[in-house]
Amino acid sequence: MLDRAASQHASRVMSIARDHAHKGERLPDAAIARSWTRCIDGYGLDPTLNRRPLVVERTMLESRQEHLRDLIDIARVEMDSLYQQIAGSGSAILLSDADGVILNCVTSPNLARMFQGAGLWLGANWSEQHEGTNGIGTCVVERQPVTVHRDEHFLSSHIGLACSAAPIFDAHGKLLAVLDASSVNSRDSKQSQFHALALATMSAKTIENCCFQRQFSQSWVLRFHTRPEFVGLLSEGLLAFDGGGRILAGNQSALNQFGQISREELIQLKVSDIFDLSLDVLMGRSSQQTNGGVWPLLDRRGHGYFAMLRAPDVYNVTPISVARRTAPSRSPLQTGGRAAACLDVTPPRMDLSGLAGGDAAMAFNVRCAQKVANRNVTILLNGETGTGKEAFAKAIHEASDRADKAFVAINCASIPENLIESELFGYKHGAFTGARREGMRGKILQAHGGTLFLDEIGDMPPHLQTRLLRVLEEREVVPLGGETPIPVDLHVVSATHRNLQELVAAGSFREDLFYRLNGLVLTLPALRQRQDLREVIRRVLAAEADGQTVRLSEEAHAALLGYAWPGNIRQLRNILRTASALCEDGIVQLDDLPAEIAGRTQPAMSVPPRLALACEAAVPMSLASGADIDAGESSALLSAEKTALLRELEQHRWNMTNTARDLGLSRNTLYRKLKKHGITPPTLS
Ligand SMILES: Nc1ncnc2c1ncn2[C@@H]1O[C@H](COP(=O)(O)OP(=O)(O)OP(=O)(O)O)[C@@H](O)[C@H]1O
Repeated sequence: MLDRAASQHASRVMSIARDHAHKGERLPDAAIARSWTRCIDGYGLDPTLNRRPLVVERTMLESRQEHLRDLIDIARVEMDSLYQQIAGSGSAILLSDADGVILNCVTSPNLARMFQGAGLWLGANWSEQHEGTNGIGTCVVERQPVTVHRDEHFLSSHIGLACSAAPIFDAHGKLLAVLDASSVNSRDSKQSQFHALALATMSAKTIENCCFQRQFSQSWVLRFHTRPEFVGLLSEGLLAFDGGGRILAGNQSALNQFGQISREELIQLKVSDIFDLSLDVLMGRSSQQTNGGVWPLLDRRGHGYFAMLRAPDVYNVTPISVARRTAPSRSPLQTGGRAAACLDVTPPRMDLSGLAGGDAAMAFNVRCAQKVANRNVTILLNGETGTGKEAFAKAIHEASDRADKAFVAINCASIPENLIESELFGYKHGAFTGARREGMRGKILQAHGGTLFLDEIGDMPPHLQTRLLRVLEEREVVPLGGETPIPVDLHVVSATHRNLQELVAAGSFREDLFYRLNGLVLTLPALRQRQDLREVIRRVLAAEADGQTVRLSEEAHAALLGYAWPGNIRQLRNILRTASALCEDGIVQLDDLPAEIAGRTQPAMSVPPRLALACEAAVPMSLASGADIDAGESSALLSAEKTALLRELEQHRWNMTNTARDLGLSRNTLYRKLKKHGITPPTLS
């Protein structure tokens, strides 16, 4: 039976919509009035309808998400930031497609059930035709930002909601998506929703501008405004054009600033038809801005603008220091920290969302990790060497409530078997010959309250697996030589590049420990599998260029994109660091890259330039790539590798970190190689 409030709402809606008045009351908001009329006359809806929104099938949802994958990736950061800004009001931030189907949602885990109950969840269709007047659906039809507050909803079943939604358009003015901030059972007034609406509108604009820049990353993009301080901000005009000066697209602000010109007319023009300067002169300006912000230019009507020009991506990698200089200064109020997200030259962010980059598999990993970061769930990270497992573990720690406590990492492959026990569990004074007088707190106790990262867990010796399992089960540790257990509170994240299940099957890894460690298993993609390789290259170069302006030649960029990256991000970092140091005039050419990447033919034992410079020795390729030598490889190759390893180790006085860094290997890989060649560090023999 319809409750009283619902039936009163229904009769009020009908009388206002039909007679445009109800007890002298009129709807102040014209968009809501239009929507109510559409609901009755257009869709034949009945305000007393009480039903949950239609939810599209999972495969349909996935295909809709796939269709807008780039936009969803770009929007993710903005949605997180919008959520942080209005989190206190118990809201969810939703992203729908142009049909009103929700494709992504950010809210607190505590509120998820409530939003799901209200139908504000993935796959739900909030089009006006189905759900009557509502934030998402009405925004889709009105193509402008709207707030639909409580009893402005058409259906009685939605009058607990307060929604503020803003449209996101593509570069050609087509509606792509709607960004919406919604709350359920909100007691706030409509006025207080204006704040949410303003923030949602700014976020939608930021996403729109970022999508524009991403879509035209291979073209020239002019960013301009009549006021210099607005270039680089949300209201800037964007104009994309090709190498011949033909205009490909302009955003709404560009159209507004040019006055009486339609989109269709705009894309018939060349950039020199609008601005009073030749294409050569304009393109020449793209390098000037790195030395001094925006520059003035006139259009053919004599109107003045200020502009920045972004060259096609392939040629243009600017370090963050330069990006900061070129972006006009702005107050925190103006940007709300959002313009930075729009610049595509930021060096890699090593927090969880930053690590996701624009890759779907990483984004999935990040979402899962965020959900369990504060639950007592052990996490096992799989992935090839150098894929960023330790960086990911650290980011999980920093995203958790344990962030202000220790993050302690121990590498089970790099510590000799006889030392792992004391390193991990610690020892009491006099526990064994050579023990320190004062004893030692092991890594487990050092991590108390924080996170213990067990790297290369597959290399943990069997008898220590049993002790570790006991610590994890009983949450207490007994140091060597001690008797009293000490309670310990840990979040355990472990990592391996090996297949633990195979090790279990082979009997070298305890099955019960395996199940204890794999509460959540995440596989970090190899660099060659990442969808955002282009972006990772750009950002890592920006970080490794050490404050210089460094660009990639077209050939060098293509070679980096085509390479298989066996050593993953670590290898990429090392190679770009070397290349940016070697390159002339700030442009990395093919010759600045190692032979195996540049595709230069080389003799079987030739040397990457960096290693050749370092030791003048014939270091096999596998050393630099981080790959292990196959069993079938020649003994000449093996012995060359051993000689090169020994020489490097001697040069670095057996400092493993420095040796690994200079060889471009991870410490794990270096230790594996030592093991394979039977090389034992002198101090440990
Ligand atoms: N998303 C990223 N962007 C830029 N650099 C990254 C990223 N992820 C990791 N790195 C860097 O790549 C290098 C390798 O990362 P990390 O040591 O975390 O890899 P790993 O998978 O733990 O390697 P291993 O298995 O060899 O221990 C580090 O220098 C790290 O800072």
